[in-house]
Amino acid sequence: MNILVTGANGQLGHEMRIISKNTGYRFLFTDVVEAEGVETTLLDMTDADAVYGMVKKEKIDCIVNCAAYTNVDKAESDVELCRKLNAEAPRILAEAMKEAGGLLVQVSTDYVFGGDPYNTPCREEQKGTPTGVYGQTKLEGEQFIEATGCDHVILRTAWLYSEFGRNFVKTMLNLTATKPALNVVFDQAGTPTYALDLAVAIKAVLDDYAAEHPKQGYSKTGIYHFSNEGVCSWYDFTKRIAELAGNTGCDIQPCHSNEFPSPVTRPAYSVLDKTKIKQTFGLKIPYWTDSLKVCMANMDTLKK
Ligand SMILES: NC(=O)C1=CN([C@@H]2O[C@H](COP(=O)(O)OP(=O)(O)OC[C@H]3O[C@@H](n4cnc5c(N)ncnc54)[C@H](OP(=O)(O)O)[C@@H]3O)[C@@H](O)[C@H]2O)C=CC1
Ligand SMILES: Cc1cn([C@H]2C[C@H](O)[C@@H](COP(=O)(O)OP(=O)(O)O[C@H]3O[C@@H](C)C(=O)[C@@H](O)[C@H]3O)O2)c(=O)[nH]c1=O
Repeated sequence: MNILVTGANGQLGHEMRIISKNTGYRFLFTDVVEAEGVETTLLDMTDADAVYGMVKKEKIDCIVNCAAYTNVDKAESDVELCRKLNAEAPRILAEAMKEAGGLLVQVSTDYVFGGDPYNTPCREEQKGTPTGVYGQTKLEGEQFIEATGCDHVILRTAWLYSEFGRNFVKTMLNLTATKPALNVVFDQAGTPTYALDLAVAIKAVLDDYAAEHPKQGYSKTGIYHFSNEGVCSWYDFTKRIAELAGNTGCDIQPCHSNEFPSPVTRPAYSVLDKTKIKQTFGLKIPYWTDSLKVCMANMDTLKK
């Protein structure tokens, strides 16, 4: 099976590189710019001709879309580019897979929820109620993919972090090591997700697709929720990061969202219910603090 990965130099893209090593598949890792130390084929996923051309030339059976516009605050004032990357590009990828008879694995977000107040884990069929441009455009991307009728697996995930790229864990490792005090919101609840665990789940989808080898539509086409297990606030997340790093010199205090100014209202509760993905693909998902420990150990290994 020939698999094209977009956004291969981002957090998830990097973890896909690691996961790809123990498979019999042929992977093509692409991004808009080169990154140091890793081989990358240049592909702008908003360029339809380039996408169609590469799918045809490389006989691609499956696209894993790890590229997106992920700056939630900036998206509020950069709507056009955000929509181009999060909504229009997935449509191009979906149309390319429809034409080639392949599978699109799209990564989406818990931020498609949040507008309605609820406190039970969000299910796949629940109506999307995004609170900002990022979540809105990611939801539009999902809808465009569904409308093409291509085989697809849309994986909504949440609070992604990794030893690669920019993320909350790295920000908090730095802030709790250098600041005497820090306020972190405790009125937004969700579940952190180690991108390596998500890459393992994507590999399970790819294996299932390869085994089914569908002639007429993949039987598991649809939306699935994936995060690590458990629930916490950004405040709890920060406390655990600091504790594991031994950063004891920073006084971390809980605050309300309105005390941390931002151009966008984030979901107060966006915990994802993972029953469907666990049952469909037989996954066992690690608890969030266990994965955080693994990631921080991997960060230390990378530094050496
Ligand atoms: N980060 C998070 O907390 C969460 C992310 N998600 C979703 O998970 C997925 C992966 O996120 P994550 O790994 O954090 O993303 P990153 O922001 O780390 O990586 C995205 C990558 O896409 C690249 N890219 C930008 N524009 C294009 C383009 N036109 N064509 C091809 N590639 C492009 C970026 O390049 P460059 O950096 O040069 O712009 C970057 O390398 C995304 O779909 C995201 O929406 C879901 C929930 C949480
Ligand atoms: C740095 C900092 C952040 N915060 C708050 C702001 C925000 O409410 C929360 C998290 O901050 P971030 O900037 O990481 O949040 P954000 O970029 O909104 O994270 C989101 O990214 C997108 C891509 C997703 O898809 C989501 O699942 C989610 O991970 O923590 C504090 O309260 N204190 C601080 O010192």
